[in-house]
Amino acid sequence: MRQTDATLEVRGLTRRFGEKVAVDDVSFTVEPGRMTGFVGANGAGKTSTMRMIMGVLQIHGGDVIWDGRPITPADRSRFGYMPEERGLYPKQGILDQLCYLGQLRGMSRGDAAKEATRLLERFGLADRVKDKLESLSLGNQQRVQITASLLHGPTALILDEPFSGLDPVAVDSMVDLLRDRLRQGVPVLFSSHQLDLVDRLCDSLVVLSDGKVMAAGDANDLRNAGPTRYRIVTAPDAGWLRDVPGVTVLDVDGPRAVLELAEGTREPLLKRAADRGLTEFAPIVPSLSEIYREVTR
Ligand SMILES: Nc1ncnc2c1ncn2[C@@H]1O[C@H](COP(=O)(O)OP(=O)(O)OP(=O)(O)O)[C@@H](O)[C@H]1O
Repeated sequence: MRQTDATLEVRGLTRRFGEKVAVDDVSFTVEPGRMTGFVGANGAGKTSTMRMIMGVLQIHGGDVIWDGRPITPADRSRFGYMPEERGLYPKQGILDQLCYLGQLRGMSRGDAAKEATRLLERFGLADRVKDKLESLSLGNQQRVQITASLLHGPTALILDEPFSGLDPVAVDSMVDLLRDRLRQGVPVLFSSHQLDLVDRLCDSLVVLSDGKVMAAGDANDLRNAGPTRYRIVTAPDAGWLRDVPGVTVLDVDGPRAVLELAEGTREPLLKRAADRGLTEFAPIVPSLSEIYREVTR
């Protein structure tokens, strides 16, 4: 059963630093139960956008809408936030500070301790609960940070670079924990520079460049939005395709080529290719990193 079914919407969000418009009329939606990847080059405006969603950076224009109405401090306090600057105390015991944070979020100390222990066990950190945060490796400190954002059963998750510095096993255990929340209907917005990971994980994507949204929406829709490209193999050489009307050859390498086709040229092309040693012809689904490169070019 879903606990929540609310949508997070950002409408025309704007933030300036002096003359610089760091976030420029940014709009997108984070749907319930969907992993939304937030990508963009250094300085594109991701952290500033997340900080405005969380109310820790003043908004200069636009709105944050939660469940169809302007977001309130009470709504935000039920969100889970993993800020860029992290924010746990290096010299304090892990369980102690997680309990303290849980209490700040309205949990009893007992419930916070139980939930923190359960989450830390899933990260393989059960035997470290009494240790100081600084005694853990950076990757394990990151696991504690994500535990802090999940502790109170958040209604939405805003995660700034949650996977940076994690090994593949740690990424998988973090994704498992996030999937638990997604199944409850929680919307998740996470920023990342690891485009292969974003490609694997996200249901929706928001691409930011220089403070502006360049593309946003369902990941599969974005993958299928551009012109269809085809991979073709005709031995020994695919160079003849350059002379076929309606065929745009984007790349050719010996028998292999990548093509775009004008309407109505597919069937005649395949007939001609059959006489020229055709062994493969298939549409190419672009990866999100290719889409990212295209839209930010
Ligand atoms: N407190 C600040 N004072 C002045 N400029 C700022 C401040 N915070 C951010 N900026 C500027 O706003 C722009 C957007 O920064 P932001 O940190 O939001 O980008 P980002 O996409 O999160 O980058 P990164 O991937 O490097 O974390 C940058 O040009 C940055 O220098």
